[in-house]
Amino acid sequence: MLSVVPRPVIVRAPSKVNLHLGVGDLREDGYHELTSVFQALSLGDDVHLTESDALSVHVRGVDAESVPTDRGNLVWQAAELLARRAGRAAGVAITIVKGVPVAGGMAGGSADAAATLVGLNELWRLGLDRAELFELGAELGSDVPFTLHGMTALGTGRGEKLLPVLSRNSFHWVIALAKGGLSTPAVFRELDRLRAEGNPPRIGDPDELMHALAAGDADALAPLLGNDLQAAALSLKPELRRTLRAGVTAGALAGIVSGSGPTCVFLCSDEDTAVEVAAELAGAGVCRTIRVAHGPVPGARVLDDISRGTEH
Ligand SMILES: C[C@@](CO)(OP(=O)(O)O)[C@H](O)COP(=O)(O)OP(=O)(O)OC[C@H]1O[C@@H](n2ccc(N)nc2=O)[C@H](O)[C@@H]1O
Ligand SMILES: Nc1ncnc2c1ncn2[C@@H]1O[C@H](COP(=O)(O)OP(=O)(O)O)[C@@H](O)[C@H]1O
Repeated sequence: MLSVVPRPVIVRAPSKVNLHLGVGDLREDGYHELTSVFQALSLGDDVHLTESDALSVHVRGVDAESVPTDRGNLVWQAAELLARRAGRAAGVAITIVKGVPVAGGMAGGSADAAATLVGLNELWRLGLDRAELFELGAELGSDVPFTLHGMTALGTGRGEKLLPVLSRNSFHWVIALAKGGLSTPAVFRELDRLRAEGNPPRIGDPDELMHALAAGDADALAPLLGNDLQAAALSLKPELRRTLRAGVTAGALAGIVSGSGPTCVFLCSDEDTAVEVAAELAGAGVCRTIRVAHGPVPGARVLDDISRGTEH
């Protein structure tokens, strides 16, 4: 008799960069009030979900060895949360193929959790709508709703309340992965410490930046990129200053630390320039690895047969 191998549902999950990250004061619940303009990037993870008797997690790809394969993994928590909600057992074998650097400020773990919610909603035929998935996502982490949403969006609250932002054209990015990661809570704590000591300048509101996005104008966007967490990331990893300088010297329009870092991202005027900047940065020895990506791209989405064959 022929045994049928169950076919996985495969979900593509994007990474993110915060084009604008304004950090307000520490709230009583331990979170900071944020104003974030997120953009989803083509550098992503793939999450494979297959029916199984038990819950299991395997990880391969970039930085796989530093990703937990137990309850510490956000995909495990996402599967348990969804199973509880659906009143069923959390039987699923999950394989994550990492493309997003781990602890790099690019929301890789959040993207995997978003992919798991989307994929299990399909695999288990739960029929939850987008709003229900967003609500579950926000329970898992501040960045999970955006990695479900994708494209370009304004996030407020702790980053989980989202409004779409109009963005014309594709923007081209060079991504410089740093050696080692930075812990998100540690970077927020460092910012609180810097603010208690003095008054590091705060970025203003993102109105002008949103105009540049609507116009699809990379030259106008470049000087408006801003991140209140950058000072804290640089304080914890001063060598990132060299990386930021090297990208601009190589021909990028601007460079910025992505979210809580330590990944640095560089906006370039077009795809060819991005490839040139990437090559030059690779030779400068200021980072671990370089990637080229574009954005905006959609949020976590199931790959159909055609895209399974053509995307990578
Ligand atoms: C900073 C940002 C910017 O997009 O992303 P990363 O750069 O880490 O990817 C996010 O706010 C990270 O979101 P996420 O990684 O989901 O964080 P969470 O799990 O919700 O929170 C981890 C910890 O970060 C701190 N935190 C997070 C969000 C927020 N608005 N204020 C905070 O102070 C808190 O100490 C919290 O306990
Ligand atoms: N699926 C996952 N992928 C990566 N890291 C994960 C995952 N699940 C849990 N983690 C843990 O979350 C931490 C932060 O991961 P990540 O989401 O990659 O970074 P960031 O919060 O900087 O965007 C990692 O150090 C890791 O221990």
